[in-house]
Amino acid sequence: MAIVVDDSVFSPSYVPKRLPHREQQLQQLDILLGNWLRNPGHHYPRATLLGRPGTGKTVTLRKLWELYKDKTTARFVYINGFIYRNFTAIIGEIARSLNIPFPRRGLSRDEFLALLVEHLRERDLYMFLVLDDAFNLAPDILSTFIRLGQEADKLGAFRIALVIVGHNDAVLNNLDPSTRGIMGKYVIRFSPYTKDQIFDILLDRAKAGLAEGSYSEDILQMIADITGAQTPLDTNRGDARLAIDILYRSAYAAQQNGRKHIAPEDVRKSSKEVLFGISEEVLIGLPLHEKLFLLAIVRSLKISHTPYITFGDAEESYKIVCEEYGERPRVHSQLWSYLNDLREKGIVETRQNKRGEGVRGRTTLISIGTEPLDTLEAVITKLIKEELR
Ligand SMILES: Nc1ncnc2c1ncn2[C@@H]1O[C@H](COP(=O)(O)OP(=O)(O)OP(=O)(O)O)[C@@H](O)[C@H]1O
Repeated sequence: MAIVVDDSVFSPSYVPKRLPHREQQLQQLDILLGNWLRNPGHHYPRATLLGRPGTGKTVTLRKLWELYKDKTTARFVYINGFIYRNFTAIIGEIARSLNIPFPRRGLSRDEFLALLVEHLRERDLYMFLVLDDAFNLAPDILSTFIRLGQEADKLGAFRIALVIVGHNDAVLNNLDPSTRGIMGKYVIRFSPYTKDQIFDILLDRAKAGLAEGSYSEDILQMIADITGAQTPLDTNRGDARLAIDILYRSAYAAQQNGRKHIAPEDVRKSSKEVLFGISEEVLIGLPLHEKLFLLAIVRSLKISHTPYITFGDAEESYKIVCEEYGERPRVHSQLWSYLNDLREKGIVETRQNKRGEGVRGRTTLISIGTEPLDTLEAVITKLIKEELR
């Protein structure tokens, strides 16, 4: 039986039914653009969406369009700045999207613009223009399209609504001050997704695209732990695209192996394909007993076949590992500081067990999500043996 029951749910163009944790941004966009979309022509709406990759900027825009596409006379024109970088390519793509005949070359910039203006006016067209990944565009090109929207006299109406999408403020700061002034204060920010937010996004995706029972919430949690930000200010993580990609790869890996369920090891292998795994250099630098504790965690995870083990499991396993290597175990509090260090170095992930199933109080759960356990065990064992030789 297939685990992936609907591939389209994992494609970049998929727009999910709801966008958890982006309700506010969607509403802000609606406030800025909704009136114009319902009844275009009376003013020039514009917005800038800022946030690091995978924070939902594009999908929120697509959602807004989905809400309005049957209620508006405007057309959606989406320009990806990675693909269309120079002026001629962009204006050519706009013309193609609007289905208007246009020469490919041979005109000056001003002539091209005049021709576009003429078509918009003559054909009574309105366009909702999105310049995605706009930091790829030279500031003068960006300025040209920002200013175009103001030309109500030439256009015969305010025929353009403009959204610029970038990763940070540089996309606006690089503009000359007067053009920046046109974009004004209409900035909508997309912060990196936290672990819990990524979990919610993954759960929706899994329900829509994977067979029931093929994944556990712990598996989704495990992926959320390695991709989600610790706090909304943690800009190294928080990319929903990466999380969804790891889920998709894990599902396929399990399916190709003829299994019905995604296993923790599928996640580790898949995440290693897209992240970098754990480098040996980082492991070499760990004190001997931190290495022994890590080996204990690895072994405990291997035996359990579950995404998480408890701190207690790791401690028990550590005692056995110490015995094996003839070392005297370090005390409980020292193990906590090892665990903190391993977490700060990104080698393990930890979370609190809030469910308290059969456990009194809060238990710390430990997982390893970015490196297959066999390779990790082999490297640590080798390092420990070298150190004790
Ligand atoms: N809140 C959300 N709910 C459901 N899916 C989401 C959400 N946010 C992002 N996604 C999904 O994550 C992926 C990346 O999102 P999106 O393309 O919108 O990111 P982006 O911010 O535009 O990134 P980039 O700057 O790289 O273009 C998409 O598959 C999108 O559907």
